[in-house]
Amino acid sequence: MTIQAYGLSAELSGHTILYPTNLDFKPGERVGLVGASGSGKSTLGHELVDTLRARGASVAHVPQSPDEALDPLRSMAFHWREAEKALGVAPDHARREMLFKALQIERGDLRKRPWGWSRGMQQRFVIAMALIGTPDLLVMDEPTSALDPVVAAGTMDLLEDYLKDRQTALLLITHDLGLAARRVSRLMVMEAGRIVEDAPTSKFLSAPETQAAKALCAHRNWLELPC
Ligand SMILES: Nc1ncnc2c1ncn2[C@@H]1O[C@H](COP(=O)(O)OP(=O)(O)OP(=O)(O)O)[C@@H](O)[C@H]1O
Repeated sequence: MTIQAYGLSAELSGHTILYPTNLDFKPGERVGLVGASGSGKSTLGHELVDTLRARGASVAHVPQSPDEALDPLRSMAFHWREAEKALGVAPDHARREMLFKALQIERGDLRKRPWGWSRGMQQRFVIAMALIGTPDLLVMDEPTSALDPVVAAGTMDLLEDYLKDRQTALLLITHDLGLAARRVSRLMVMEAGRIVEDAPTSKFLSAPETQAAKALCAHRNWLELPC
């Protein structure tokens, strides 16, 4: 079933930072949200997650840094248990093993606190936690920007493989057009609190229409990066 959200908007200190916006995602669709820093991408992501969750939809969010999701004082096992509790699902060893295998984190020591894991492995763990409830939509906000390009590319490859035959839609929020272009089939660009272009990736790259999209596409060298 298509996921739809209407009239998403946000104000900050009396200023509109997100103008009323409608979004839709087909099951399994991979969508990128790109735009300059401060254009409102994260705000839109948060509004989307909050609105859909308030309606009881199954939506998971992966933040930019694992620090935002992991408490340095708690073990990795604690985080996993809490995620299961929050989702209201019973502990399931087989499900955990399956997700750890998919994201290649099966050798991680769950008794350790986050700082006992590398940043790359922490972020893969956060992504695995987000997938526990098999969400209808996964919103990832700059999910690999804290990682080096090789680890970032590996993480996105593993996620892509995992999602391949699943119905979970993906919204990938990034300022990196190169990253988005390799991972999604549809691209939206934001400018000053509005989505100003929404097109299939190939069309977006070959014939951008708006100034914001043209400016992003002008940096073709971004497409050479590995992630
Ligand atoms: N806590 C805050 N205090 C002041 N201004 C804020 C705050 N959060 C967001 N803004 C402003 O709201 C607008 C949208 O911010 P938002 O973080 O959604 O943009 P973004 O496109 O995700 O940027 P980035 O790529 O840098 O994360 C910006 O003008 C930003 O300065």
